Amino acid sequence: MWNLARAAASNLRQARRFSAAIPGPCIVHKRGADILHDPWFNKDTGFPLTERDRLGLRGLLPPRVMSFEQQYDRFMESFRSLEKNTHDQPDNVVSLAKWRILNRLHDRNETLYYRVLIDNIKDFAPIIYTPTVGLVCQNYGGLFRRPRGMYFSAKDKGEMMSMIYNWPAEEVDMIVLTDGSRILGLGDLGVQGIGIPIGKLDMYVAAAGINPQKILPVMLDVGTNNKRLLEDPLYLGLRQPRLEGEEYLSIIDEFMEAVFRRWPKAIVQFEDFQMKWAFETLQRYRKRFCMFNDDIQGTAGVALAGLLGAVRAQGRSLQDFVKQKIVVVGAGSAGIGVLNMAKQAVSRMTGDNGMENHNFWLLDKDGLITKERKDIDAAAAPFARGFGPGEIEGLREGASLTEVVKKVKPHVLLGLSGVGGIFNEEVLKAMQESESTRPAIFAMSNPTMNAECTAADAFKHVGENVVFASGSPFANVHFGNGKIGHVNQANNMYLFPGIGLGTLLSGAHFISDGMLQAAAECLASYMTDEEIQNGILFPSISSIRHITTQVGAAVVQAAVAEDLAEGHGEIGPRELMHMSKEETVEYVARNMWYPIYSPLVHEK
Ligand SMILES: NC(=O)c1ccc[n+]([C@@H]2O[C@H](COP(=O)([O-])OP(=O)(O)OC[C@H]3O[C@@H](n4cnc5c(N)ncnc54)[C@H](O)[C@@H]3O)[C@@H](O)[C@H]2O)c1
Ligand SMILES: O=C(O)C[C@H](O)C(=O)O
Ligand SMILES: [Mg+2]
Repeated sequence: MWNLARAAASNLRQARRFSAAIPGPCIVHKRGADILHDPWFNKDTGFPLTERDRLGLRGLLPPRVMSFEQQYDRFMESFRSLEKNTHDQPDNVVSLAKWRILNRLHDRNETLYYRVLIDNIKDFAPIIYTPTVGLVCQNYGGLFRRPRGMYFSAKDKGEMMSMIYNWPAEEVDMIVLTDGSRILGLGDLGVQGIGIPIGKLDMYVAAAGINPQKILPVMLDVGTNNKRLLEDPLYLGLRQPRLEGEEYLSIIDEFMEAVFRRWPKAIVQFEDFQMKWAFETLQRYRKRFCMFNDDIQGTAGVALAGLLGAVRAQGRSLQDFVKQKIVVVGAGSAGIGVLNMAKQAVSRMTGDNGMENHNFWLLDKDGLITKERKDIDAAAAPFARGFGPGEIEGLREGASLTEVVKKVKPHVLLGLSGVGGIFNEEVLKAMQESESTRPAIFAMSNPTMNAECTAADAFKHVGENVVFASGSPFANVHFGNGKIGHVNQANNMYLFPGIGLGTLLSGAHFISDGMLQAAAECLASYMTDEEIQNGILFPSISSIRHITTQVGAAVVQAAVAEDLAEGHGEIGPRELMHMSKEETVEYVARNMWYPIYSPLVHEK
């Protein structure tokens, strides 16, 4: 009975989805075959006869007009039969085959592509985003068919201001930029890293409803230090070592100037830059341009939300966060970003700005970072442990992860090292001595192979009461006693779309700490106590549009509160200021693009 009711409700939802709002017209400056070859406008067999006449399409398509729903079902059927036909093939082969079928649709018909992506985000995010996107980047030379986004190379110096006008769209809202130097945990992939901006922007469309005609993935190719790629005859990037120092910065400077000259209201997300440039560029541009670094700032907010969730999971009050012992493995852009934000949260809770980091331990490839570390990185220095009173005895410079976990007995073990399996059996078993009633393991490195441990190992070696989150998706773990261990995906995808959307709709010219904090707090408070008690710290990816709407609204409100909001489109700063929380959420939701075929109107 219950199932019948659920099926009926689902059918109704299905019917509504396809007959939703009546779309406004869309101006197109081309006709005939040019439209069929443009994925922004193409509807394939979905062009109604009247439109075929108006746009010079009659005879260029088979006569039968298919509805959007029929096209959708047809695609899903091919996808499901691909799944069936490849079930005995190796995982990588299947993943790439799935990516190819989605990519072909992306290249042909964006409206249909984004609709299937939005409706099936749980199944498709692992293909267009982590982990498969990593595999795609690694195999980019062989997979490349058509370009997507823009490529600026070191050879384009002096030309970027004119090159930027080669992009066909008049308006661009969101740009994701990489130099390919640290792609997920896969290292320097040079020009092949373009897959990351493409995947991130797909998430912008799917989660934040950014119009796909207003997104721009960008690769800044300044060379690569990856020897294998430099020797690969199929490598598509510059065959030279990476530019360094001022030469490198002058290329990024020129790109940023060009972008903001053409699109002064755009937002640029820096993605997967190696640590030194991630921090340097963030500092260099964040007050000058509307930009943020997702690996530093987006990740930090998501991790903080997870850390606060881990406190609630123990049945403790949020204020107890200040007492949580946290071991962070990986002192790169992500690990340091997380600690900086966690430290700010502790300062806010205690009102003590100059506090020492009594409860954070940071390790990198050389082990525990202490004040004895030679040539310590400036960003890591504030988190180096001392040896005075209050310190745990016997923890020397460079202590191993197992030693640190055994001595500290942390509440949380958080990995952003890029090293797969580093939370091995010994380390995880040491976590059984954690002072927490619900020890938390966050294996946040991507893609799956680089996760610090698997979900199954975390539950097996630490215990069934563990709270687990990973950067790439894992399936829930069945304990065999009817109980399951919930797996969370602690990925910056829960924040960057809302940070970008909220910033855009606020019209802020830069992204303040307050806006980022509001985003993190919104995510942290999204889950109910019951969910948290069950070890569910993050929403299901199926509700990513909903959470992104809330995060976007929180960012708009923070921009308004700080007097940074200058408005967007017809909505001015005064109107934003007078919006209630609910009205702001409604404003954000109203501005999210949703894929439906619009009537095309030709204009010369
Ligand atoms: N889940 C997410 O949302 C998310 C967000 C950002 C980054 N990440 C992942 O985090 C990882 C690191 O990203 P990053 O930008 O900080 O990279 P990074 O290169 O800046 O830093 C990596 C750090 O790991 C340390 N490290 C290397 N080997 C180690 C070892 N054996 N033991 C301990 N530490 C070791 C390095 O010394 C360095 O400090 C990547 O795999 C990336 O995919 C995940
Ligand atoms: O890309 C992701 O999945 C998250 C993050 O930005 C990363 O670099 O790993
Ligand atoms: Mg990243």
